[in-house]
Amino acid sequence: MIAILPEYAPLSSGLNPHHSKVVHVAVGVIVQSDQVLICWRDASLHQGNRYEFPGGKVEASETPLQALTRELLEEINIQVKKAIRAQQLYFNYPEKTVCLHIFKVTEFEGEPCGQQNQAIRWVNRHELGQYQFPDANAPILPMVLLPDHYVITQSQDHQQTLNQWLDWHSRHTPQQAWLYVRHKQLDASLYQQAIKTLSSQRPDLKLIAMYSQVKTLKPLWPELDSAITGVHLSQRDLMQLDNQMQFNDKVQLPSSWFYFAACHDAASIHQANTLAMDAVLLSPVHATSTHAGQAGLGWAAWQQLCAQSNVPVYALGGIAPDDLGQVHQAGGFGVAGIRAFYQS
Ligand SMILES: Nc1nc2c([nH]c(=O)n2[C@@H]2O[C@H](COP(=O)(O)OP(=O)(O)OP(=O)(O)O)[C@@H](O)[C@H]2O)c(=O)[nH]1
Ligand SMILES: [Mg+2]
Repeated sequence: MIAILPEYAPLSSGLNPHHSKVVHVAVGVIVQSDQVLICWRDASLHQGNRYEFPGGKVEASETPLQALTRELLEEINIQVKKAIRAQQLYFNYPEKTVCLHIFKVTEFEGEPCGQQNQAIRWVNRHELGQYQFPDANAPILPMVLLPDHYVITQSQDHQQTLNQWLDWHSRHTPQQAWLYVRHKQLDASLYQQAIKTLSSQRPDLKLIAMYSQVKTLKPLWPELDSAITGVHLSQRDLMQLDNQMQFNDKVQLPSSWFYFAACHDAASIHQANTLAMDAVLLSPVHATSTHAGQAGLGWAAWQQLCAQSNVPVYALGGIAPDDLGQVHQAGGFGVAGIRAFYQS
C-alpha cells in the first residue's frame, strides 16, 4: 500500500532524525484479536478533532519504548506488557516535523480508560479507514493488517508437475496465510494460471505475487487486482527503482496492494524506507539449504540492520514460527519462511 505523500520525509531525504527540531513521539497501536483501540483527540490539540492512537512525546532521558509505557499509563491507565516495534514515520507538518515511533501493543494489564476525559473505542482493524486520523498516520492502517507469519512457496521439485506443486500448496498451507507465490521458472501465462488455480482452490489465502511477473501480467489480466493482495520485490527489483514517481508511473500498480521487498544489506533497507514499502524481509538470519553458500547474518548483525528500517521487518532464513518471540526481541515484526511454515 504505497501511501507516500510529499510530506513524508524518509531519512534519505536528508532529514536528520537526531535533529533537535524533529519531535519524537511514541505511539501505541493496541491490538486485541481484530480490535484496535483509538482515542479522540481534542480539537485544542495539534491535529485535533480526529482520532489518534494513544501516545506522546519522547522525553530526552527516555527511549521510545519507555515513553510509550509512561504515556499509555498516563493517558489510558494501562501497563504495557508487550510492545512490538513496527514503524517509524517521519512526517513534515507545516508547523513541525514529527517522527512517530509506532509500536503494536499486544499485551497489557488494566482496563483502558481515558484519563483526560477523552473518548476511547475499540474498532475493527479492517475498518480503521472509516475514521479520520492525523495526516502522518496513513501507513499505520496497512501495518495493522500485516500477519505475523509470511509463508513462501517451496521450490517445485524435479519429479513434480506444476499441478502437483499447486495441489501440495493447496493442501499444506495454513488457513488464512499470506503466501508468497515464488516460482522463477514459469513464464507469465503459466504464472497467471498458478495464481488463478491457487486463488480458486484456497480463497482464504492472501496471495503475494512476484513483482517481476506482475509487471508482465498486469496489462493482460485485469482481474489480477482482486486475485492478489500484494507483490514481492527482490532486492534487485527494489534497487532498480530510482524513486517513487518511477515506481508508480512505470508499472501503474494499484496502491491498495501491499508491497514487500527482500533486503540483505543497509543500502536496500534505505531504499525500502525511501520507497515506503509496507514491509521488508531481511535475510538470511541463518545459512539455509535453499541458498547454499550464503552465510547467515547472525542475530547481532540482523538486529543492527533491522534497526535501520522504518518499515516492519520480517526475519527470513532458517526461521521457524517459534522464533517469533526472538524476532520481536531483536526489533523485528514477523517471521517468514518456507519449510517450517506448512502443515504436515
Ligand atoms: N499521540 C499521537 N500523536 C500523534 C499521532 N499522529 C500524529 O501525527 N501525532 C502527533 O504527535 C505529536 C505529539 O503527540 P501528543 O499530542 O500526543 O503529545 P503528548 O501526549 O506528549 O502531549 P502534550 O505535549 O500535550 O503533553 C502531535 O504533534 C501529534 O499531532 C497519533 O496517532 N497519536
Ligand atoms: Mg498524547
